[in-house]
Amino acid sequence: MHITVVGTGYVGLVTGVGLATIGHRVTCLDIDKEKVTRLQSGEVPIYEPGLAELMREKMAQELLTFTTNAQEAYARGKVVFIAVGTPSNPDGSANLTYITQVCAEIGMYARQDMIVVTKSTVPVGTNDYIKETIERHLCSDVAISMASNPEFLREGSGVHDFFQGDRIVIGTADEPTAGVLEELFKPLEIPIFKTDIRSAEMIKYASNAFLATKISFINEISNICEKLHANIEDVAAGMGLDKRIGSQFLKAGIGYGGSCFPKDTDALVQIAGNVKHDFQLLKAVIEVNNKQQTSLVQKAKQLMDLSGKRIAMLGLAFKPNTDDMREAPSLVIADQLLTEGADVVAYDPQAKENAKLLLPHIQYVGSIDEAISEADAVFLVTEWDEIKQYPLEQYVELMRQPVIFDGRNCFELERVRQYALDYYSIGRVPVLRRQISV
Ligand SMILES: NC(=O)C1=CN([C@@H]2O[C@H](COP(=O)(O)OP(=O)(O)OC[C@H]3O[C@@H](n4cnc5c(N)ncnc54)[C@H](O)[C@@H]3O)[C@@H](O)[C@H]2O)C=CC1
Ligand SMILES: O=C(O)[C@H]1O[C@H](OP(=O)(O)OP(=O)(O)OC[C@H]2O[C@@H](n3ccc(=O)[nH]c3=O)[C@H](O)[C@@H]2O)[C@H](O)[C@@H](O)[C@@H]1O
Repeated sequence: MHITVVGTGYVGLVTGVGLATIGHRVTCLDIDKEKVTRLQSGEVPIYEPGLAELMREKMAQELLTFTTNAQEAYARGKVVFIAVGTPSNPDGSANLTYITQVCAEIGMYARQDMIVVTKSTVPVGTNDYIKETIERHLCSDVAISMASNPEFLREGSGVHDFFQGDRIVIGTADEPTAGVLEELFKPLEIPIFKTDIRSAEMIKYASNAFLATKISFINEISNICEKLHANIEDVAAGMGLDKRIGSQFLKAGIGYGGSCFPKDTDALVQIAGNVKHDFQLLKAVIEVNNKQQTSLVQKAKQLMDLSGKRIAMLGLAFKPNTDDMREAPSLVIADQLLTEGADVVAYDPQAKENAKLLLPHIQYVGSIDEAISEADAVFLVTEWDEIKQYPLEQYVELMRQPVIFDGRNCFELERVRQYALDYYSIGRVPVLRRQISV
């Protein structure tokens, strides 16, 4: 089947490469000329494990092409997947500017009956708006059929999630359209859930909001554990053994970040508000998360004067295995540290270049060794494997004061106790140098 994917960001690119891998002919369209030039030369502009190899293979087999030419791309695709960004407006609602532009272009260039599939996360009811907008711009006598197909991939494991997803949701009012999409996804052998368009749109927001709720819930429990000297890792493990609760998304830390949870929870509060529903629970989830992002520096401030101190930040991306800095907790932490007058030195294996644009006032170095040398304290912000595997004795060796504030519970307390470190983590008792056991 010939497919056009609009937008070559995290979602569009993984989708395009994935669909080519299961045998479809895919044209990926983007308005960003520089991005498309890089893609055409086989370079992946984002860090997403496993994506580059697969992309080059599919390009070589002529199953995957990249273009900025909308006319050509829309003329080719019988099925068009929209995967452009839907960022937040200042009031938290979803900004549909890119979606609207795409609708106008589809209307202008569609030359055959077309199935338009919305993969971007859009407020409930938006697919009606998309159809109307496309039809208003149509220049040919063609029929547009709509489907919602929300995306559930996680950054950093996008390729895995494309091929091993838990479900594919297809929302459409039109049975033949559902049939075409079922056939299109069939080689993936992933369970398909069919529903109406509005329910599909809501499934996406409700899923992200529920996962965000789990995280804020466990973070609140971790704050109480700290006060009562319980261990959040054991509490989460013990809870997670109950199949009704499940063990995933119970990792306490410095709050969720990324391009989606913060944006989609804000948008769902707005969506509810538009129908006069006050989504109190979700508002609390957001508030807890905002507070949690500041909790590590608050803890440090109670223990030391940060002014003039050399503070190392290890990890900047909003989670490991991505270079994405959107809404990363590191942005809040770095700002707080700078406000306290600290001298901040940061290391991240992949996110440095993106971070520089958002955090121009901190120093960047190329290794953990360099970051922690002569530091008065270290903040562990993103649990990259490299950071988790870094030898603890090096902190003792290289730092001026071996004090660690671990926002991601990277180490077992038993292990930390073997070193002359002051170690403060989330929802667990601190380990202090005077308690050294060896
Ligand atoms: N990033 C993620 O992990 C996930 C994102 N989503 C949703 O998917 C959508 C896309 O997200 P990302 O891939 O992260 O966005 P992104 O910002 O990384 O990429 C969007 C791309 O669309 C392009 N674009 C904008 N207007 C265009 C137009 N008129 N024609 C062609 N291309 C155009 C941009 O140049 C950009 O390359 C959003 O709605 C997001 O909420 C859903 C699940 C996962
Ligand atoms: O809509 C989206 O964009 C995507 O949002 C999330 O994916 P992603 O943001 O890539 O990453 P997650 O692994 O979900 O992590 C999000 C944030 O929550 C934090 N987190 C996650 C899990 C956990 O137990 N604790 C926790 O603090 C992470 O550190 C990170 O900051 C969802 O997991 C995807 O299903 C969804 O498609």
